[in-house]
Amino acid sequence: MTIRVAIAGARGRMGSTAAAAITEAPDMVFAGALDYKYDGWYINGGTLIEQPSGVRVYTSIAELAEAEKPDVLLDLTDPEAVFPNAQKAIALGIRPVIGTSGLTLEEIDHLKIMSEQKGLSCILAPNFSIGAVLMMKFAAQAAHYLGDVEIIEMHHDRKLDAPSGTAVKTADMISDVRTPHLQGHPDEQVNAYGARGADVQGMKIHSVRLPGLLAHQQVLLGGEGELLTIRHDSFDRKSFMPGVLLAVRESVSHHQFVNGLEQLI
Ligand SMILES: NC(=O)C1=CN([C@@H]2O[C@H](COP(=O)(O)OP(=O)(O)OC[C@H]3O[C@@H](n4cnc5c(N)ncnc54)[C@H](OP(=O)(O)O)[C@@H]3O)[C@@H](O)[C@H]2O)C=CC1
Ligand SMILES: O=C(O)C1=N[C@H](C(=O)O)C[C@H](O)C1
Repeated sequence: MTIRVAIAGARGRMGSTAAAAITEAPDMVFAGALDYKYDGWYINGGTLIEQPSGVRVYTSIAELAEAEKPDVLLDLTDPEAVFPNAQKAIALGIRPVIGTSGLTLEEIDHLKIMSEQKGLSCILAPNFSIGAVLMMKFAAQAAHYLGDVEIIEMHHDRKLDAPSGTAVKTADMISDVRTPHLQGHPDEQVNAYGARGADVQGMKIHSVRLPGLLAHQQVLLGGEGELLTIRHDSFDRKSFMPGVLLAVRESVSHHQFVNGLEQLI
């Protein structure tokens, strides 16, 4: 079976890398681009053009669905666009594969209900890199023994959302295995706003944004007289592509909501 993949965000850094990977995959076709502008334009070899050659751009997912019959919508957009895109995709019978970060817990729950009512897969992958998924799994495994955890995530300075989807997912996976408890000094005094990072599931997440970075994370697990550091680095967006192709392939054989690539590897 050839899987027809539409991409929302195909002009972007991640979307254009994914478009190239899908175009090269023998069992997939890049079937259409969903955008909020450039309706009726085309994407050809990564370039946006007006001439009818390559993959057509649509601003309406209903029109895209009608004309291109995609099996999957790969979403690599932004925190504002991803939820409405996924809702509309499920309603139209198109399986969302979501890489975009920034969905709220309520939005995730809503998509889970929609996907399960429709019996249509919806895959949410906060990080497509296999190495990053292993880093999250190892961190959760280690937190069973070393329950005091802080996370430092570091990204390029064009990133819109903080904390990263990966850091939030890591905290979620750790909170599933550790006994909730207060970390740090109970009378801690914060003298500069944000100095202690964001509190997610009782763990601090510190977000660094700098040019030169791409996507990096350290999970620090402290114990009496010791520190375990688990670190992952993505130096190139190609690191995400095996996971993108895996999620697209898995999406057509699943019929439910999948939260995290770790469920699939
Ligand atoms: N799961 C994973 O492994 C990874 C996830 N990501 C996530 O992917 C997302 C995109 O990241 P990145 O590629 O760096 O960001 P970019 O800003 O480079 O790309 C996003 C693209 O989406 C476009 N866009 C915005 N709104 C819409 C919309 N409503 N419909 C269609 N397209 C839209 C933007 O257009 P314009 O610029 O004109 O606004 C832009 O071209 C982020 O949420 C990021 O966190 C990134 C890397 C890996
Ligand atoms: O914006 C990015 O670049 C990335 N976003 C994802 C996230 O928020 O975790 C995945 C990866 O870290 C790259």
